[in-house]
Order: sequence, then structure tokens, then C-alpha cells
Amino acid sequence: MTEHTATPTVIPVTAAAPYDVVVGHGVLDRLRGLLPAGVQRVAIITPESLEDLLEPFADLLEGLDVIVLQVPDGEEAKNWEVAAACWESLGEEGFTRSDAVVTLGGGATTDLGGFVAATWLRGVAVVHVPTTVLAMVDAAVGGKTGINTPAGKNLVGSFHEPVGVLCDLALLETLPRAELVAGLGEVVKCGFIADPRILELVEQTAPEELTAGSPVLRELVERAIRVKAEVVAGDLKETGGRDGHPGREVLNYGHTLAHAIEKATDYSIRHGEAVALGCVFVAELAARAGALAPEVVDRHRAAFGRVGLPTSWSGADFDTLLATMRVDKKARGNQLRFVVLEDLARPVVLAGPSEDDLRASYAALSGLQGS
Ligand SMILES: NC(=O)c1ccc[n+]([C@@H]2O[C@H](COP(=O)([O-])OP(=O)(O)OC[C@H]3O[C@@H](n4cnc5c(N)ncnc54)[C@H](O)[C@@H]3O)[C@@H](O)[C@H]2O)c1
Ligand SMILES: O=C(O)C(=O)C[C@@H](O)[C@H](O)[C@H](O)COP(=O)(O)O
Ligand SMILES: [Zn+2]
Repeated sequence: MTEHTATPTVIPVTAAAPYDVVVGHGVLDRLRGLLPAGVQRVAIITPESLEDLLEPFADLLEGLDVIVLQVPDGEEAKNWEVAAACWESLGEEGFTRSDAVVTLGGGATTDLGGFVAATWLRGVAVVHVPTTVLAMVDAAVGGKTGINTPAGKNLVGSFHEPVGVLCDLALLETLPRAELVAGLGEVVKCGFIADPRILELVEQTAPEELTAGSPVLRELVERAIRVKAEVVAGDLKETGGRDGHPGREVLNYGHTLAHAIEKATDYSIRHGEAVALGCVFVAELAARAGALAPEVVDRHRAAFGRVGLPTSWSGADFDTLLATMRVDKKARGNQLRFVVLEDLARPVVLAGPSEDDLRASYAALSGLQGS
């Protein structure tokens, strides 16, 4: 058994109202301390699939008036019907601005629950308790909330910062391996865009050692949260960076194609898996634009592949993917924009790449010859 550092790590996030991300093992008893003072009623938004976690979790809020809003699992929750059902329940309960939402689940739950909290009464407090690696390192931090529409992923949403985030690594003990690995997709992304030490740790650690109790996993989680916190603090609402840095858009590295792949597969691919593919694709694109050395492109395939993520895919025709990429939030008019790297941790925006380069990069991702 791994010995856990007893002390939780507290990572502050600078925002309009600053908040803490608490990381550790067995830290759920900190939940009450993250709720705003004086809260008497809490709505827990959580997927039906996590029922086993729910009962002991709700006990932590003993003495408060607790409402449970069970939502569908995964992406099935990220639509307006589920959001509307949550609004209806909050209305029936007379949920007010002195009450608070607590999400318990993966990134789909924190996105949906955050969106409900952002929109109910134009904004009530939300604490996120992420239960996947992906939600701990990314979805629960930084205030992006959202739902999908038939046109694509996360097209409706808002920025609504949580008042606190509680990452209890013990919750990962029941997480299926494929979900843990998917979360590493966003971690490795952070390695490329900002913290190459993450890449070294991944390269030096046997992938099967990255388990819920592993100190290396904890270090990776904390490093990725620090990357996210720092980027978000510099550009809270993705309005732009400074001195050539893309600002918050850097966190979208690989996501233009990733979101198109998710839509094309009807969300049967995991977000973190799609991000791995999208990052390989933009690395190829950067190389074609003359920005990135081939060794760094190879390192993308090696690092994502090392943790067990896919690095090759050809499951949809390029024109279908291109049509979806045109509604990516980074696009401006007819022009597609991508975050690409000039080197490790040197991100820039590439605006309006040629269609030939985009096609050739997709061919390279597909593993086709002559790409
Ligand atoms: N808002 C943001 O900044 C942001 C950032 C990254 C990703 N996202 C979004 O997050 C979503 C992906 O999140 P995800 O990968 O966590 O997926 P998810 O929320 O769909 O969870 C994945 C699966 O794991 C199960 N699960 C969750 N916790 C578990 C646990 N502790 N034990 C057992 N099973 C558990 C869930 O029931 C689900 O089936 C996507 O919708 C993506 O767009 C948002
Ligand atoms: O927090 C951000 O900013 C990100 O881009 C993080 C991404 O990992 C995340 O998947 C996000 O939801 C994508 O944002 P979107 O604006 O492209 O919907
Ligand atoms: Zn993402």
C-alpha cells in the first residue's frame, strides 16, 4: 500500500473572487469549509452512476438541508433538457441565492452542474468535487461551464467560477482504468503547453504505476492544476493573452479537432482520448507550417501513447470534421485558428492554415502514407 502525504495541497486560483483547489487523500471532510458562510441548503448534482459515492458524501453535509439532483451519466447530461430539469427542481425547492450547488462527478457533471449554478437566479455558489482525473486537473477548475448542442460540443455555456474545488484522490480508487488514462490526456497536454517536467515524469514512470494511490499521479495532478490555475488567472474569460502568448486559448491545445471527433463519434470516444488525437494533429500542423521540429511531433505520439492514449485515428472523413471545426470558439469568421507550438512550452496562435496543410495533417494522424 502506498503511504499518502497526510497534508493536503492547497492551490489558490486568482479570479474575480479567488478560491482554493484542495488536493489530497481523504480530504472530503474539508467540504463544509469550502461552502460560503451561512449556507443552509445544498443541491448535490451527481450522475446516477455514482450512487455508491452519494450516501457517504451526503452524510458530510449533515445538519444542512440537502437536495439531490441525479442526472444522466457522462455526455448524456450535457444538454438543455437535463439543465431544464435541474432548473425545475430548484424552482420547486425555492432554491435561493443563499443556497449552494455542489457537483460530485466527472467533467460532464461539473460542466452541467456549473452551468445550472451559473444560470439559476443568474448565478449561485458552486463547489466542485471532481471524481475523475480529468475533472480534477481541468473541468472543475477555471469556471468554464457548458452543454452541447446538435451543432457541436460546449456551444452553450458561461464562465462561472466555483467558490472551491475539492480533489480527493481516494475517489479515484473506483475509477475505471480507461477513464483514468483519458484524464492523463489533459495532463500530458499541460506538459506540452507549459510544464515539460510532466512529460519527463510520464516518460520515466511505468504507466501501470499511475494509480489512484501513486505519489507520481498526485504530482502530475497537482502540476496540471497549477498550469491551469496560472493560465486562467492571466486570462479569466479567454479574451486574449499578452506578448504573443495565446492566453487561455492555450488550454484549448488539440481541442479543435478533438471536439469535432467527439461529435463525429456521437461522443462514444472519451474527451481525453480525443484530446490526445487532436494534439498529435496540431503538432503535425505546426510542423507543416514550419514552426515545430519533427522530434517534438514524435514526442507527442510517444508521450500520449506511453500512458495508453490513441495517437492515430481515421474514423471520419475530413470534410465532416472540417465543417464542425468551423464552429469552434477560436474561429473568427471563415478563418480557423489553432494553438500550435514552436517548441515545448512555447505556444502561439496559427490563424488560417491552408486546407492542404489541414488535410495533410489529418492524413498523418490517420497513418496514411505520403502525408
Ligand atoms: N469546463 C472545462 O474546463 C472542461 C475541461 C476539460 C473537460 N471538460 C469536459 O469534461 C467532460 C469529460 O469529463 P470526464 O472525462 O471526467 O468524463 P465523465 O464526466 O463523462 O466521466 C467519465 C465516466 O467515469 C465515471 N466516473 C466518474 N467518477 C467515477 C469514480 N470515482 N468511480 C467510478 N466511475 C466514475 C462516470 O460515471 C462516467 O461514466 C467532457 O464533457 C469535457 O468537455 C470540461
Ligand atoms: O479551460 C479551458 O479554457 C479549456 O479550454 C480546457 C479544455 O480542456 C476544456 O475541454 C474546455 O471545456 C474546452 O473549452 P471550449 O471553450 O473549447 O468549449
Ligand atoms: Zn479538454
